[in-house]
Amino acid sequence: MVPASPACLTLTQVRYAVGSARSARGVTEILSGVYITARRGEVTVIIGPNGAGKTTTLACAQGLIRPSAGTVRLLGEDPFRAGAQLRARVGVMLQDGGLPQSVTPQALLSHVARLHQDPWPLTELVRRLDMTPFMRTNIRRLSGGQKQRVALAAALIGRPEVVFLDEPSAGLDPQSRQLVYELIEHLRDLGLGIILTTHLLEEAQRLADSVFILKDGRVVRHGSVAELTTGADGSDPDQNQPSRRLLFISPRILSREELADAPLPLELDGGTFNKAGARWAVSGITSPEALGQLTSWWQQIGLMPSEISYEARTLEDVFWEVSVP
Ligand SMILES: Nc1ncnc2c1ncn2[C@@H]1O[C@H](COP(=O)(O)OP(=O)(O)OP(=O)(O)O)[C@@H](O)[C@H]1O
Repeated sequence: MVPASPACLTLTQVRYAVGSARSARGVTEILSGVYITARRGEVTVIIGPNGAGKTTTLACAQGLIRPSAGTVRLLGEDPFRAGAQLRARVGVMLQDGGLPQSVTPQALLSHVARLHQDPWPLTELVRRLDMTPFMRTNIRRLSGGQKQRVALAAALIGRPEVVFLDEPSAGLDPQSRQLVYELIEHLRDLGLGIILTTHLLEEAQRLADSVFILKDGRVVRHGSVAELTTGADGSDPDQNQPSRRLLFISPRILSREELADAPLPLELDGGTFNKAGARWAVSGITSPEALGQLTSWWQQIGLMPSEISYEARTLEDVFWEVSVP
């Protein structure tokens, strides 16, 4: 087994409450014992529905707010108490950028680079994020997607060891999104710890080494994408989800007469797939009995599928299972 790379961020039993017992509204607990481990050389993705507590979790992780209980360790230190030395090792890209408006990306990024001892060469970041066309335009005039790339470059230029990316591809067109994904993969290969929040589950599925799903201020699932989608994270594998379809390949065309004489007893999404070598998809296989009905049907019409499989579950399927009350 490959040994796990060292943790760069751990949250243990983190609670965060607002309000006061004496006020009319009382105390509201926003985080109720959140745990997260993020490692160097890995992309750790935090997902969850609106209001799940992602932003609050990141604020605790970055030391912007102090948890009511629990422990946070960022590069081995308590980020709430740590000083400028720790901040220099951490990059943060905020959702709305927080960029100054009346300077150019060239001026801003050169300035930020000068604040760091060993900055990333600006030309390389500009090339990787395809920013040349707008480096000398005032930030105020840039499109949302262009500002987003400037904010990402600003978070990275100091060569951080850990970087927090809050919805890094929000508002980007597919081409720019691809550039951002490639850059994130490059950062991972360089050994950075990347902590990313996103509402795009395809993005999470593509980039994540490890996923934490938050709901109502708690971690409801965590694991690699493979662990979560196969149930190997210890959750109910839910192999019989009605949404999972059984796929099979019929080596021959089934005639209209055959199908009329022996109709499939289940809902079969097959009409347009009735070609030799075509993939048929059957939904509704939720029990061994239903599977038996399908194999009996194959037997009845003398069909031996050349391939049988289940449609792979995605992170989106897992997300819906845990998000829907
Ligand atoms: N200071 C605060 N006072 C009261 N409620 C708060 C405070 N901060 C956050 N909340 C509430 O806590 C919950 C979690 O908020 P948070 O912003 O962490 O969620 P999120 O998962 O980032 O949501 P989104 O996906 O919408 O950005 C929300 O219901 C929010 O309204």
